[in-house]
Amino acid sequence: MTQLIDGKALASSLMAKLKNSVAQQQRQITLAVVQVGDDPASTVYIRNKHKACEKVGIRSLHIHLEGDITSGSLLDTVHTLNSREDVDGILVQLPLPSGIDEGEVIRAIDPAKDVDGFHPINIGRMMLGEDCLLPCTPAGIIALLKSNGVDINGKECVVVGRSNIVGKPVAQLLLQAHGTVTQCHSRTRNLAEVCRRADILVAAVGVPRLINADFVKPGAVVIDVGIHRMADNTLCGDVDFDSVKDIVGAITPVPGGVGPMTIAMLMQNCVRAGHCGN
Ligand SMILES: Nc1nc(=O)c2c([nH]1)NC[C@@H]1CN(c3ccc(C(=O)N[C@@H](CCC(=O)O)C(=O)O)cc3)C=[N+]21
Repeated sequence: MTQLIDGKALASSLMAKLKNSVAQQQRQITLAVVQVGDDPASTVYIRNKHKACEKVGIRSLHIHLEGDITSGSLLDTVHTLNSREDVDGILVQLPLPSGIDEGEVIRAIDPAKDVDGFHPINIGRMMLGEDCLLPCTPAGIIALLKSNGVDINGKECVVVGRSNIVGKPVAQLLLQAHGTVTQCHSRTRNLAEVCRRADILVAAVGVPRLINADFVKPGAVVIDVGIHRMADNTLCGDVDFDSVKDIVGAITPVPGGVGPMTIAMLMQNCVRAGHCGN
């Protein structure tokens, strides 16, 4: 029987624990979410982040800027949030409108308040295996594997995708957990064949249902990071769930898999940034 890896359930239980630890603290923890423009997907994700803050007892600020703002005034906004003692975490929702240099904006965030774990300082610390704010989706994937009893040590791990926010860092965390890691991308030859080696397959490609029965080994653990809204308004992932479900040993659903864990890890990073008391 294929095991369904329930991200929603794990996220809820982690958030219940965080709620307790927040309740024991004297100081209010505050997350500032900066949105630029009106991308509808961003609006949905940001709403989910605010709801999560409410559940955990974190105060959330929504700083909504016009889509045609200059990068100078966005940087000013970030600098102001850096200097505010009542703000513990800063998240600038991506993607930013074209014309704004995302890297420059991320580098402007105080690394101690970088609850996305995207600042080069935090990425560098992660690479070195140091204690730091970890990127939320990769950290959520590792937490899902561990809590579902999936041992990473010595396993063949194949990551499809090499983005800075998921592919690269999740490969790094799997390596630190002693996996044998292969990173695939759009130039990889014989992608299906490489994927079939995987004991643990992480799909973070951004192509709806790319990963089908040809890409999985019987019994493999499949983590689907993709999230695509289809024409009929349903959500699907990078994995063709129905095609692989009777072959694999365990799989995350979309929705209800990696997405809720990303948000739970964001809450954990906020609590952590708050404790460190900038
Ligand atoms: N600075 C920044 N940080 C991010 O963490 C960030 C970002 N920018 N830009 C966009 C991506 C995407 N992302 C998601 C978070 C939660 C769900 C999520 O909760 N998904 C639900 C379904 C949500 C729905 O119904 O649409 C699920 O999979 O069950 C999805 C996607 C965070 N991102």
